[in-house]
Amino acid sequence: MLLEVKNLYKRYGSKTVLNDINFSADKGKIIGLIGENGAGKTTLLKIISGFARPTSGEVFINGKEVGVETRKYVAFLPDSIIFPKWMKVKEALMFYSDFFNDFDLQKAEQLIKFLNINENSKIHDLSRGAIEKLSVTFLVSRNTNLYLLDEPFAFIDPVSRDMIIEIILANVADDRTIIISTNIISEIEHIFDEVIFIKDGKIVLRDSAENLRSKFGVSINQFFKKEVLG
Ligand SMILES: Nc1ncnc2c1ncn2[C@@H]1O[C@H](COP(=O)(O)OP(=O)(O)OP(=O)(O)O)[C@@H](O)[C@H]1O
Repeated sequence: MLLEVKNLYKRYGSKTVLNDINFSADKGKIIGLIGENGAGKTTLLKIISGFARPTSGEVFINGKEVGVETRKYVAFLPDSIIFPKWMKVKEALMFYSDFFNDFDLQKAEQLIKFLNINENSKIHDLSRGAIEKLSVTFLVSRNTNLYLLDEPFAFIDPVSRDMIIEIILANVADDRTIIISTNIISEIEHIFDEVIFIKDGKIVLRDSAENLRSKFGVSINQFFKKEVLG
């Protein structure tokens, strides 16, 4: 099993943000992590990627407890801009290729050219959509096991959204696992193999996309709106 999350809790003071989360993920799956703002998606992805610590519980990636060592198995796209204000595209490329042994510089350069992004641009001067596409390019140019994307579509138009989905599907090998957190469901649900619905820090349902559609005869988006949000 690539990823195992066991009895995971995260509390901030008296507030329980993740409440007994349990799930595992196989290789080669695209998983939608679906929940409203504040449901706990970011916190869960940060813990899996090793950037936050749980209050209790365990996370294993490739059988190893999450920590500095497991970071090489995980590529994480946070929900905010990750590049410093002064950084140019070409400087980010150098940084990534120095920092990650698994970074495919040639692939990243080709994708950036394809996206018509100038390597001499300051990243913060680009449009929000271009920055998101660039961030996804950096993510998929890593050759690793688990790709975590936190709300990659939050600030962008539908055309950019489709392009981002294409970049992900075309560049992440089929035997890798992708978890995408989102509350924009309808335009992306067709790529999900499985979905995890999270509400108030709890998993309320986890199933294959196929099962959900055939059991309930509705789209994942409709199911979420009706059955989960109620
Ligand atoms: N450092 C922190 N201190 C206190 N509370 C926090 C902290 N980080 C997150 N929270 C709270 O934890 C809850 C879950 O937040 P989280 O960001 O994980 O949710 P989310 O599902 O990703 O939502 P969003 O889509 O808005 O990012 C929220 O109520 C948030 O206010």
